[in-house]
This record gives sequence, structure tokens and C-alpha cells, in this order.
Amino acid sequence: MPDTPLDLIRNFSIIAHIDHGKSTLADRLIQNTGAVTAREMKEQLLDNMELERERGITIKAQTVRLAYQAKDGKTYTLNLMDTPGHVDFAYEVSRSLAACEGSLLVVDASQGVEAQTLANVYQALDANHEIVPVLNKIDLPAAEPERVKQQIEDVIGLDASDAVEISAKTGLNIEGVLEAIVTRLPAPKGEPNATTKALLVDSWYDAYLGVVVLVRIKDGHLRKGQKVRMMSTGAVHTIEQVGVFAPKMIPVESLGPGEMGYVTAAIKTVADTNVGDTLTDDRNPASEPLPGFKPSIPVVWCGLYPVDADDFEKLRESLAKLRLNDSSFHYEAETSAALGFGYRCGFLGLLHLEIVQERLSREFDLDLIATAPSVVYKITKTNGETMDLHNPADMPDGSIIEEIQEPWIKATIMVPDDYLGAVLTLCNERRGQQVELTYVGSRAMAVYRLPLNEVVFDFYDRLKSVSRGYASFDYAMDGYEPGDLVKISILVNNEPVDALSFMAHRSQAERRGRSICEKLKELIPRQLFKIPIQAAIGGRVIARETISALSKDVTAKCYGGDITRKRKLLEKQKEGKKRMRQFGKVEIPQSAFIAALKMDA
Ligand SMILES: Nc1nc2c(ncn2[C@@H]2O[C@H](COP(=O)(O)OP(=O)(O)OP(=O)(O)O)[C@@H](O)[C@H]2O)c(=O)[nH]1
Repeated sequence: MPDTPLDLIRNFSIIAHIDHGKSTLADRLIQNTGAVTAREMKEQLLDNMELERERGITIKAQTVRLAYQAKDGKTYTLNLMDTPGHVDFAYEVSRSLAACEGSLLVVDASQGVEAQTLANVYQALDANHEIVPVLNKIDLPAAEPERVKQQIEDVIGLDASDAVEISAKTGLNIEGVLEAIVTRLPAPKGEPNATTKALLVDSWYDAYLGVVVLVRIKDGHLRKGQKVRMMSTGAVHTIEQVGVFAPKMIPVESLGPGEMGYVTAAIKTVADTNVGDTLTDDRNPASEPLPGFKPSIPVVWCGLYPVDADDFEKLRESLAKLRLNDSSFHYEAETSAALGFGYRCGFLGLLHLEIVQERLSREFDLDLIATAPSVVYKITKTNGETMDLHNPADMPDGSIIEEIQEPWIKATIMVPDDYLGAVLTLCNERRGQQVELTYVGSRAMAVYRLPLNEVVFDFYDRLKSVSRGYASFDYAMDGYEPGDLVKISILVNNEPVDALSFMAHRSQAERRGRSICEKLKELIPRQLFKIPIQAAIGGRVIARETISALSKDVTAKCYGGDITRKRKLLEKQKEGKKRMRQFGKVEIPQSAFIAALKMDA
């Protein structure tokens, strides 16, 4: 099979703020090029995980190959790379962008530029992309294409005079988008006769094919039967199948320069494939790999424990299965005095954490207790040793700590003027440092540096509530800095409950400690004895509440003889017990953990 000529290939991605219509446009492009008939068309084809569809967010990068007959009479091969829109997946965005030459920038014409639009555009510019602005939702009465064009020019500095105006929903001017892809985005470059270099963009586990590797060929070819070498590890595999996504997987004989497709090669686990790696020919290897990617590093950690200790094995298996398809998810076994056997898990951010937790409970039917999310602190001890602290329970004694550093982020928040005051107050409460405050029309754009620790608990929720849902938020990691940080332990009936311990800045310690004690007081049922609840830094108690004693005979309610009712009641109580955890003499309901850990201090 001859290679597709380079000048007839366009590799592009769609970047957009969440909900601006990226998936709807992708579906239209697929439909209009006939890759899928309308009847076959499952809504939002690219978001193929059930959860993604339900939550309306895109997680894994996917690609689809389209054939488009352009007005110039030629038939082009268009490779559309889907990219996740959320900031937690910035890393997946960057590797997807590296596989393309151009981007469609989709902006909702009734909303305008949002925080994520900016973050994504900067990434696309970093990847040297040609960018075509597309104004979507012009069918809406509230659409203001002229205003939004001006905004794109003012805020992003892109020429938006010939932005393509469309409605992805009604299908208006999808042709205009296809023509813009062909005429305004550059063709890929590559050498068919050079030694093979292919970029490993993504990999996942397929029940029938095993590990499937998504590649973008830069130079040379990948063919069935070829021995390929992964340049980062030196591992050699024989290619079993090469193919394209159209959008179903279709085997082809070979993939040439500029093309995107997949290979399978009897690779055992996704962990053997490093995203960003270069595949080369084993007999005629390239001397230099393609410029690599930064590895994805988990920034938020929490402990996950089965509510029912018997589920531990199931949790282990479920995590292993999750990891098969999500190499940015990390986990290691840990034990907690209070919660028993579980795992410490690392995530790219809060949304990633939420998605994993939800998948575990939904797909694997697991009831879990999650400890408070923690960022990774860097600790220098007095003897000069350094350590990364993932779990507040592992914090060394204060007397041997020289310095603790915490991660900071640079956040961009866009919000209508009316809510700016409340947003600034929130940022200041969270130890934020203002970097910039500018206006984009009637919207303010505030750039703040914030400690990540202040964001992981409930920052999004608070931001949404103080701005009535109008603020948009994005962030990037911004280095480590020393801080006056302390570990706060929670003691219930004088027993430390390690799962509830957390790190905080000293200035916030008392307020947070008090808030969690107050919450626990509400949440832990009264028992036959008095229960002190305390928050402490080292041996010093900084907050205290007491649950008063109660004498209560639950069966007393069932007067006299009705033994069946009595038994029913006792059984019901036993049921309830399963959801309780024993701490010394005290039983804490699981709901108390969940609520306490969701603290809004
Ligand atoms: N009126 C109107 N609604 C649209 C248009 N395009 C998309 N929508 C709607 O906007 C919402 C968001 O569209 P999606 O395509 O899911 O947005 P997205 O950018 O892919 O969102 P994520 O996948 O979450 O990043 C959906 O309810 C669409 O039906 C349009 O042109 N006009």
C-alpha cells in the first residue's frame, strides 16, 4: 500500500473550554465525512467511557481518521485527535498536541473566552500549532460572534477576523470547518526513507487485542512483522497488527510518515509502554529519540480503604484493573491503625481523584473510605536527609524537621465583575498572592499564586458558590516553597485516628482543627460514655469538643412481647454496624468520615 502523500494529510486537535461544544463538533465532523452513518452514530462517539458520557467530560485521548473530499477536488486524510479539556489532564493534552500540527479553537459565541480556553491555547502555541478559531453555538440568541472575535484578539492575541462561525448542534457551516482544516492548517512533514521514528501518544488495554499503542509516525514506517524498539527502555517487540481508527479499528499494511494509527505487539501491560517514548526499527534504529514528554506526576494523594475489610482483595484487583488503562494513576499498599489495610493512591488532580473513586464504586461495586486528600510535601530533616511526604500519618517528629516545602500553583480565574470581590476574598483566605488583575470586557481575569494544599479540599466548590457558578478556573503547578506547616492529629476518646490527620498552615491550624472537631461531634452518635474529641499539633491540644454520654436501650421502644419486631430492630442495628468503624471503645459511622473529610474549613 503506498503512503498517503504528506500534502493530503492534516493532523489536528480541538481545544475548548468545557461545554463549549468540542464533542458535538467532533461528532459532526465524523458524520459529515461519512465515517459513520447517522444511524450508527452514537452520540458523542469519542467519549466512549460510560462515565465520561454521563459526566460530560472527556478523559482519554482518542483519535479518528476521516476522509474528506475538499472543494479543490482532492481527498484528504484528516486525523482528529481528541483531547481532554480538564486541567487535571493537562499532560494528556500536551502529548496529544505534540502529535498534531494544528488546532481548532472552539469558543462558545454566547460565553466567550474562559480560563481553560486560555490554558489550552497556550499549550497549543507551545506545540507550535497553527490555530483556527471556531465560534460555536451561533444559533443561540445570546451569541455575540463579533464581541467574542474581539475578545479572542484582545486576550489571546490571535487574528480572529476569519474565525469560522458555526452551530455544531444544528450542523450549520461544518463544511466551513472542514475547508479551514484543509486550507489553513499545515500538512505534516516527514521522511519516508529515513529510519523509523514514531511517537507513542497513548496506550490502553483492550480485552481482545491486549495492549494497543496509539502512534504518530514522524519518519519511516511501521509494518506488521517489523521488530520495533522502545527507545526509553530498549524493549523489543514484534508488531502483530497495524491499523487506523475509522473510527472502528481497521488493520492496514503499514503506516507512513505523518500518519496516526495503532500497533499491537504482544505487549503485556500498559506499564511497559511509556507515553512520549519513541518507537524505532530494531535493525536500523534511530540515534536520537523524538523530543520527549515530561512524565505525569501525581500531585494529590489519598488513602482508599474498603469499608468492609473482606473487600480488600477486591480493591486490590480493581486498582490493578484501573491502572491497566490509566498509567497516570498510582497506588501502593498501606496500613492504617484505624482503617486497616488499604492503598495510598496518587492522582493528577482532584477531578482525577473523583473519577477514580467513582469508577471504583460504580464499576467495581466497592464501598470505600477515602482519607483527606493531601499534596506532596518535601521535607528536609535536621540531618540533611530529604523525603517526599505523601501521607500526613508518615510525618516525622517535629524535632527532626529542618524545613517543609509545599507545592504552589498559578491559578487563572475569570469571573463577572459582580462576583470579583467575593472571589478575591476567597483567594486571600487561602493564602493567595495576587499576580495580575485585568479585565476582558465585563469579566475580570485574576491570576493568583496559591498553595495547592489550600485548593485540594474544596476550592472549586467554594469558587462556584461565591460566584454563583460563573467563575471559571484553571491552574498550572508553580514550584515548591518553604512554609510554616504542621500536622494536625485528631483524637477520638484519646485515640489518634490517623485517617483524619491532615497537614495545614499554622495560621489555619486552629480554625480547621476546631471545625473538624465540631463536625465530628455532630456526626458521631452519642454512646454510653463521654467522648472527648480533640485536635492536636504534636502533644498540644488546639481544639476540643465533648460528646456527652447517653443511656439508650433501642429495644425499649418495642413495648413488651412483640418478639419479631424486636428481632427486626436488632437486625437493622446490626446492618448499621457494618458501616461503622471501631476506634478503641468508640464506633464511628462511615458517613462521619466522609463528611468530616469533606471539611470546608
Ligand atoms: N445551542 C447550541 N448548543 C450546542 C452547540 N454545540 C454544542 N451544544 C451543546 O453544548 C453542550 C456541551 O457540548 P459538548 O460538545 O458536550 O461540549 P464539550 O466541549 O465537548 O464538553 P467536554 O467534553 O465536557 O469538554 C451540549 O449540551 C451540547 O448539546 C451549538 O452549536 N448550539
